[in-house]
Amino acid sequence: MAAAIPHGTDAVLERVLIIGTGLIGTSIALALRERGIEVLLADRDPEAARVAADMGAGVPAPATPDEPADLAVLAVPPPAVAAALLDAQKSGAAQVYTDVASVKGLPLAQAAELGCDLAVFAGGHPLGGRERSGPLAARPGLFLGRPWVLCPTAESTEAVVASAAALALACGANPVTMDAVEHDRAVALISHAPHVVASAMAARFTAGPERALALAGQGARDVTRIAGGDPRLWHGILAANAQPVADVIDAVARDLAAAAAGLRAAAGGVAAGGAEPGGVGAARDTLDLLARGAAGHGRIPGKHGGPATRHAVVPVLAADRPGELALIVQAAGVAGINIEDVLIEHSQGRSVGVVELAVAPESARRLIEELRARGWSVPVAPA
Ligand SMILES: NC(=O)c1ccc[n+]([C@@H]2O[C@H](COP(=O)([O-])OP(=O)(O)OC[C@H]3O[C@@H](n4cnc5c(N)ncnc54)[C@H](O)[C@@H]3O)[C@@H](O)[C@H]2O)c1
Ligand SMILES: O=C(O)C(=O)C[C@]1(C(=O)O)C=C[C@@H](O)C=C1
Repeated sequence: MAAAIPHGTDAVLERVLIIGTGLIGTSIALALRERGIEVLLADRDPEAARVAADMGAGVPAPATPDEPADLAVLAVPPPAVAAALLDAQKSGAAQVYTDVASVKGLPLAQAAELGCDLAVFAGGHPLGGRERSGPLAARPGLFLGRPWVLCPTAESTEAVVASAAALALACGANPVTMDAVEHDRAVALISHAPHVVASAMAARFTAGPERALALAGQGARDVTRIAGGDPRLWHGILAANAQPVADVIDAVARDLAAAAAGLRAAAGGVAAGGAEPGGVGAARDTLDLLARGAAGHGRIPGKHGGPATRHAVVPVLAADRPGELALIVQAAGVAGINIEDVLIEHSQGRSVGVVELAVAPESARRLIEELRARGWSVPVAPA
């Protein structure tokens, strides 16, 4: 069972060592620096550590630590975690150790096998990230409001867990504890299998005609965004969580095969000039998958991890000129309406785009009226 950790911990973080200054390590470092915490940076690639330091994420760690940091964060790929932990512990780098790997069970088993001191280790996994790698992609706000799973070992002391929780809180995330098995099954469902599905779809684009790809809109982009991630990093993640991911992919594959069969039958019916393309069964199977998809999507919690919310989306035709977006947002502000999300759809070769404002459903009508009163075209009928 996952357990929320109450806000605030007694742990004090004054000096944190980041080992692995890529996307996640540097994002954590930047968040810690914003809180005035001293950050030391280490990476097996000196250039990555230098770039992170140049970005203001901290200072390069000395080759041999003068005194142990309060906490060392292993922000390296999953297959590298155990060896990096052993090395850091051998050099007395820190009092407490945590990691951020996307899979928890295998790195922990490997660390135990290597003889790491697991009493001073509590694994972690921030559920925030991007499809880009390296320090230049880092953002201090990457983990704001996101869950950060802590997987203490059987030996981790309370003080060690409190330090790992303090790190999550310092990054603006919400720490929750889970055991490694539950965590790995959960992320197989909500992160690892979705990555494979996105890659399978995006792989279709390699053979697609350029004229077709030129038409790609937000749907294609949304479904395949994460497929842009580093294949080597993701291969390591998937290999370390192989069985749970394979189970989810199998279930997805069954749904896809049934959908293809249903659509093929429907196509056959149309070709034969049938009044009811493909028969009732095929149509019902496809509709059932779409309905289950909509229901599953509706179960994803809304922002700040609260219950799933459905926002109303208000589209505004916006001219492509400086300050336009600011004026639209200002109009919402004047009407006292909180904007939950903004999406900008550029229309190729035209000087207008569509700005989609996601707002609470009860605010939509007022926002539409406010925007129309100020001269914008809002192409929806107020609900
Ligand atoms: N990318 C994401 O969205 C995301 C989100 C949450 C957690 N994670 C996890 O965070 C970890 C880092 O991922 P990332 O996206 O920052 O990758 P990244 O490629 O941006 O950075 C990894 C860094 O680790 C360094 N490194 C590798 N082996 C090392 C070693 N033995 N010692 C020191 N440095 C070493 C690399 O040189 C690189 O700079 C992974 O375990 C990943 O599973 C990733
Ligand atoms: O948003 C993204 O780009 C991510 O891939 C982030 C994401 C995820 O699947 O949610 C990816 C891997 C991590 O282990 C945690 C977060």
